Amino acid sequence: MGKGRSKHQGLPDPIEMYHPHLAKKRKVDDEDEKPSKRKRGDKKSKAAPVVSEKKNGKAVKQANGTKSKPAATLPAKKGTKDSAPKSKANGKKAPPPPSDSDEGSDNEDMEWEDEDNEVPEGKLDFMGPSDDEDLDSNDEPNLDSDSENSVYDSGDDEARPIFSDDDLSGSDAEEQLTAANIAGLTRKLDLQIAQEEEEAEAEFQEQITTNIGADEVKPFVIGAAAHDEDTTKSLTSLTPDLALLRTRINDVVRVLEDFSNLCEAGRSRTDYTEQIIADISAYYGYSPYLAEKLFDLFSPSEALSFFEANETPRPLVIRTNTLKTHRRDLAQVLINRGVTLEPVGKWSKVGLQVFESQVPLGATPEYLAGHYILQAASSFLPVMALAPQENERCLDMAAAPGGKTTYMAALMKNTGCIFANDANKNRAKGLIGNIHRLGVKNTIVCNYDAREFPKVIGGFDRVLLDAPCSGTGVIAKDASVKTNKTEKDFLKLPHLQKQLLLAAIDSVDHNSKTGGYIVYSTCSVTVEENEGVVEYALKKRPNVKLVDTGLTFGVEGFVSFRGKTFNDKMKMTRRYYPHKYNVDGFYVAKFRKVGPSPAGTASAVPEIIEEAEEGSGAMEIDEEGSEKEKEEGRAIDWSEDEEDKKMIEKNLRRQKRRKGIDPRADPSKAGQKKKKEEEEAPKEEDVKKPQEPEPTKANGEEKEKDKLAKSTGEEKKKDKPAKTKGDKKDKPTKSKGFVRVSKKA
Ligand SMILES: C[S@@+](CC[C@H](N)C(=O)[O-])C[C@H]1O[C@@H](n2cnc3c(N)ncnc32)[C@H](O)[C@@H]1O
Repeated sequence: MGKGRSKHQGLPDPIEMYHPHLAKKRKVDDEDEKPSKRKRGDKKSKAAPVVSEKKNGKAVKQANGTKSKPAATLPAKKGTKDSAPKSKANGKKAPPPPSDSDEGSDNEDMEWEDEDNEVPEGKLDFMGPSDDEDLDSNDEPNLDSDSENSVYDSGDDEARPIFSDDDLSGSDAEEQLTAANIAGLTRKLDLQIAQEEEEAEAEFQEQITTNIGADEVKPFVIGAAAHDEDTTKSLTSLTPDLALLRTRINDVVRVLEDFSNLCEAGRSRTDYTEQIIADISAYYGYSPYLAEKLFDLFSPSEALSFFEANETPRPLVIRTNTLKTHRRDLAQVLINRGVTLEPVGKWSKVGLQVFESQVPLGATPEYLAGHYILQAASSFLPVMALAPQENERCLDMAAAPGGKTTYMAALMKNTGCIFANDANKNRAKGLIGNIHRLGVKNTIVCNYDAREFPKVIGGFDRVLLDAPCSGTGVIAKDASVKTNKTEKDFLKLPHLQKQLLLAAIDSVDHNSKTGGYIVYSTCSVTVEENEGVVEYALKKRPNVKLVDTGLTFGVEGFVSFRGKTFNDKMKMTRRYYPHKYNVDGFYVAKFRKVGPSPAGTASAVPEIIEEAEEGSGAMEIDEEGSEKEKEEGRAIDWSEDEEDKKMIEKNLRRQKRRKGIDPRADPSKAGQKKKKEEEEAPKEEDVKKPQEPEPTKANGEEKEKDKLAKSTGEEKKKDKPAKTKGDKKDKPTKSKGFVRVSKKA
């Protein structure tokens, strides 16, 4: 992975299709504040290292102390190149998402400041997250390998405070951090923008020659007319002319946006729409089915911005683990290691956007010590909406690899109790890894199909359902979604999501004094996985209502879509798009449970936990799970099963020995003996006695009277009215169970 620089987290400009020459340079600095910053920069420059310029790959000193780097082009994203050839990425910058988050009053200074800096040489090696990392985060380094860009060290080694406080509350110290870290990037950005403008101009000239760019002229949509046979051929061949394809896409967008004035006689809107969907599919490498589905979500020009944004990676973001450190401290340490970063935006107190790094971010001592986790910015949002409180009892229904669970634990300051569940055992192992690394101590990991959860345990104050989904919001990260999601997926996934959401609702205690909330999220932008699922839940569970997510940015959810009308409150849900906020596509809905679930749904009783513990299947994965994962496009590697089986068997033998049972005894004989004993035993109606468990493998396991039971027991006593076994309505159908218990804080 190469050295490079990522775009600022924020809103990229929409694609300038017709007047690229008019593209405005993004204002990185707030002009009003520049003078004061310059002043600070001047002051610092006395002590700052001499700035270098790269020449022939070597760093040379510049007389004025400013930095200048040769321009370079941004490489295309690996993985999308082959399947989806594309035009130059729109490299324009845009302002970050709006601020004033409910998260706090941080007032990060996102300004850039002139400062002389050393230009360190060396390769950037962003290691992708390891097994136990948050897979929600960018798998690949989110950095362009832009050789023009230099990496800025914090420069002077003066031990000055960088972020003022936990939340970097807009103090001078924070500004100094920004200055120390990123001042030189201003100039780099300027250079980059200048280069982009040049390219835009060149593109514009090119477009003029291909009949685009004049608003007042009706576009001649190439390949449409009979006399245009050659062009038609070149567009429909196996290797279409991409430039022509792009031109036609632009032309058709223009027509569709002003149809009555620009349409050609005899061509209907449907003709144009079919044309553009086919072209988008060919140009960006989507299946026609998905191209249409995504195109339908937006206006034609916005759809094009969306498809274009999916061709560039989102910024690399890390979340400070406030259980172990403060953001300002983390930032300082990383800056000293050669990482160029800045606060992700005012909406988060814990996120840091990484622009460049000289070190592998997945292997720094701070990473290994759990001071941060690689986590996509949009992944913060559902947890912020959930807003778990200290001492609450929360459930993360689909938790692996734990980016959100660990954030929840941090917000809860390691108090209360989180049940972190995932149906996929291998992913649950990653979750355990993250929980350990980040020092989370209030969490119990379990391995159920979450649809069973209300029958396992209920009465939660808050439940997060970050549902398995098609991933149409993270195509930039996983281009395979472009082709591997079929119509069937968009029927099966919503079905699963609906079942999971009902289970989430049924797991919540509507009488919770502090909560009673459910957050539903997906990293998909399709309506059937989002509003469609929420609508279903509202209909099936009139005991919940949609409430404000508390998130300060995001597009409103659809209240109607292609003839279907949804609940009015759907506008309280939030949609996130890569082209709008430069974050992964995401959806967040928040419910409040106001009454009990229908009889037979919320049946969990605390005692059932113990039964689950007794079960043999703590780490058991069944075929059903496997199928489910395949449906989600997440193939499961079962290679470790044998190892696990051996471990489980070993444990069982040990437990039997402890109970005085010979583990080598033939179970079939034991079974026969037992049967005989039973036959000889007096009948139940004759003698009333407590029923003994069958001598099955499951019940043969010794009860693990570990801290889990204590932990949950304490919780029960404290927060929930004691329930008796008789309250139990259903038993878990599978004996999957808890895979790890961590100490209660
Ligand atoms: C989007 S991922 C969750 C990401 C996680 N919340 C995080 O932030 O790290 C969805 C997860 O749902 C799990 N899953 C799929 N079907 C499930 C089910 N029926 N019950 C519980 N978990 C399930 C998958 O194994 C996957 O880990």
